[in-house]
Amino acid sequence: MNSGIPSLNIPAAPEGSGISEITPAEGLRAVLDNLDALVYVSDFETHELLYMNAYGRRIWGSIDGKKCWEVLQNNASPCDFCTNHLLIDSEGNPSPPHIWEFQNRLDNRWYQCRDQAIPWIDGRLVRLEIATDITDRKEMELALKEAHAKARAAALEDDLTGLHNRRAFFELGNQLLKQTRRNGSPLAIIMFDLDHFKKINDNHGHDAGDEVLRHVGRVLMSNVREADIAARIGGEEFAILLGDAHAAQASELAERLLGVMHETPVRYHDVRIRPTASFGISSLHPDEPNLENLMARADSAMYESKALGRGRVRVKP
Ligand SMILES: Nc1nc2c(ncn2[C@@H]2O[C@H](COP(=O)(O)OP(=O)(O)OP(=O)(O)O)[C@@H](O)[C@H]2O)c(=O)[nH]1
Repeated sequence: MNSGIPSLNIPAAPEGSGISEITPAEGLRAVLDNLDALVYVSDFETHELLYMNAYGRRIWGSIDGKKCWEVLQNNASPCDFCTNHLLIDSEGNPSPPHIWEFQNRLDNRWYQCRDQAIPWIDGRLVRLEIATDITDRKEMELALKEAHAKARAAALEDDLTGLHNRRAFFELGNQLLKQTRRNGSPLAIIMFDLDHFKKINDNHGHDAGDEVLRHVGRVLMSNVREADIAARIGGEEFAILLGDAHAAQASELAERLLGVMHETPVRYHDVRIRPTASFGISSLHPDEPNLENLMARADSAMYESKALGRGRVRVKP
């Protein structure tokens, strides 16, 4: 079989080394066929495969008379990700090697490919690719990325309610604030604090209090829009940022939440607890310096609700 390796001008092995009968081409073939990497050469214009080492033939089969995209990808036409155009400069001369990572469609494994245009023995330009299997590293990278994403999500979630936690509220809230300023759209905030929550803990136990907090979390999740930012920002204190909404819409939502809390008591063993909350609403001013300033207005409205007898909504536009 024609290996495709040209008879290169490699000096013969020194006399007495015992390998003088091995031709340079055979030696070179032995080296290439024992590499733990794919090496192939294809015609730059026709894509015909001129050489592929044993590693490649073992995985992708025979190359005889076939094009690189037929053998390596089982394609019916040249690959849309072919890198040949990156391997030559504007005058058609070889550029420095192009190194990239790629997942092969036939064996689904990841390869780091080193592609280079080189002159072949007959003077024409050919594509030389050396591809090393990096699947294990890729899988490790992927697992690490997933673990980071999970850890980050856990760091931003309130364990008890599944809502955003205080840190996430500020991170996401500041992003929403920037976006709101860019778009010139309205932004409203609801802050609320459960009423006499200490009494719930004292009368029914801390676990009952936790169940009430979980219940409030569920009420929020099923009543706010996906784009709203609902968070538990303290022990029994919650906040909701509503993008593209005015104080009147926030106030409507707060009244609805108060109604749902009242109508759906929390069942804890054989007791039913009807939590109430005091709500404060505000909306973004054009010259609002930051999120904290907006929150301070809603917070003061919330304390007015407490002072006026709790279980109500106050607005400080
Ligand atoms: N069960 C439970 N209780 C909590 C949690 N975080 C804070 N608390 C309790 O919430 C209670 C809050 O009490 P206060 O600040 O006096 O407020 P309140 O009793 O709700 O009274 P007002 O806000 O004035 O209506 C305290 O007893 C805290 O221990 C929690 O995660 N779980």
